[in-house]
Amino acid sequence: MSLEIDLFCERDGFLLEAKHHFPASGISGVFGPSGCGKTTLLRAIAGLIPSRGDLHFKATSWQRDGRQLVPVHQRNLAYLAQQPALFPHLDVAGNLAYAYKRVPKLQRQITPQLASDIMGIGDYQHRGPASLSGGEKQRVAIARALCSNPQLLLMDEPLSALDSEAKSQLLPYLKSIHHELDCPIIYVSHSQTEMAQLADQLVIMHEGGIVRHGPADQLLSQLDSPLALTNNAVSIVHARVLEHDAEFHLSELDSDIGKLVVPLVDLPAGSQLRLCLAAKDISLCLEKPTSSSIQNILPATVSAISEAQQGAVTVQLECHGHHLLAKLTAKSASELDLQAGKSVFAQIKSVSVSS
Ligand SMILES: Nc1ncnc2c1ncn2[C@@H]1O[C@H](COP(=O)(O)OP(=O)(O)OP(=O)(O)O)[C@@H](O)[C@H]1O
Repeated sequence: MSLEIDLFCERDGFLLEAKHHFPASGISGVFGPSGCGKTTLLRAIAGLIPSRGDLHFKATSWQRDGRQLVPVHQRNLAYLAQQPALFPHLDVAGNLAYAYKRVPKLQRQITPQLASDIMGIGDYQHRGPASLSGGEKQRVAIARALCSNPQLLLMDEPLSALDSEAKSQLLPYLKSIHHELDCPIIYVSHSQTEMAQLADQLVIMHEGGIVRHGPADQLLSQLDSPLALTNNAVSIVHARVLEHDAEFHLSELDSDIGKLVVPLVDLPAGSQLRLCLAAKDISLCLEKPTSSSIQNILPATVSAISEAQQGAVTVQLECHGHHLLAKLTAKSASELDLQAGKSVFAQIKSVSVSS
């Protein structure tokens, strides 16, 4: 099992009405525009704000018909807010020890040492929170949350306060929580890129309700999903490392959509990885270019086209049975006379890799 919710929550005229079944493992991304109720949903699950309805986690009913059956402090979860809140008078080791000691001895599983290893903060143990960067503080806050031995991690936009470099440094640590600990994560964000890099499952919210849900790779590349029509539309492709070309700092991958060459990946041959392909980094042509600077040119078929914004279209392609999105100007689509069923070549300019 998993987390089953059937919740109603009213806040100053805003109504959250959410029924969903979150899986027992992996990262479930909760995505939606500002004000749609993502934080409200997370806080209602944590029991930090009152709600009506039911909440069941694993074999336990936390709430039934709005009645709390398990008090908030006994729900075995950790809630991480956008801004890390560390104890300023304790160093990193003290912050972790505080959380660890609050867990009954027999239930302690994640030691401060293990949490520090997972989050890569072994060197910071004797530093005070004030001396840490935003990204380092967030890693310590996550490690401290892990020391409380949670069976469910709720993360509310943990990267939103960080710059893009700090964000990309923290992403692999978030992945490693999921790889090293059997702890499901519900991860709120309005960044499609974060969702593409992290989420296994996606829940899409709009105006207080859950409007869609499903596997992230499928949902991101469905043309009728609200995610496909934005400027940041992205597709997920699963791949395996074939070999490295040290001279040119490149790696060759075997992927869902065929062989791909990407910037050198620091993983041994045979490793599995996830690739995120931004729709705006994919261009189309009708004939295979003979001399192009672009390394990845793959045969594909147009499966559908949808107007994205004025002057722009999103094209859904089928490539080896896998869907991929490309963002073009409406003018290019018209000049190429793109329509469903047409054979094209997809030129993939850059690929971001998430292992
Ligand atoms: N403390 C509060 N009291 C009353 N209404 C609130 C409170 N916090 C949020 N709301 C309202 O609830 C609605 C949902 O807010 P919420 O913060 O859950 O959205 P969100 O999707 O997380 O937004 P964002 O992505 O901007 O963080 C909004 O209309 C907001 O104004």
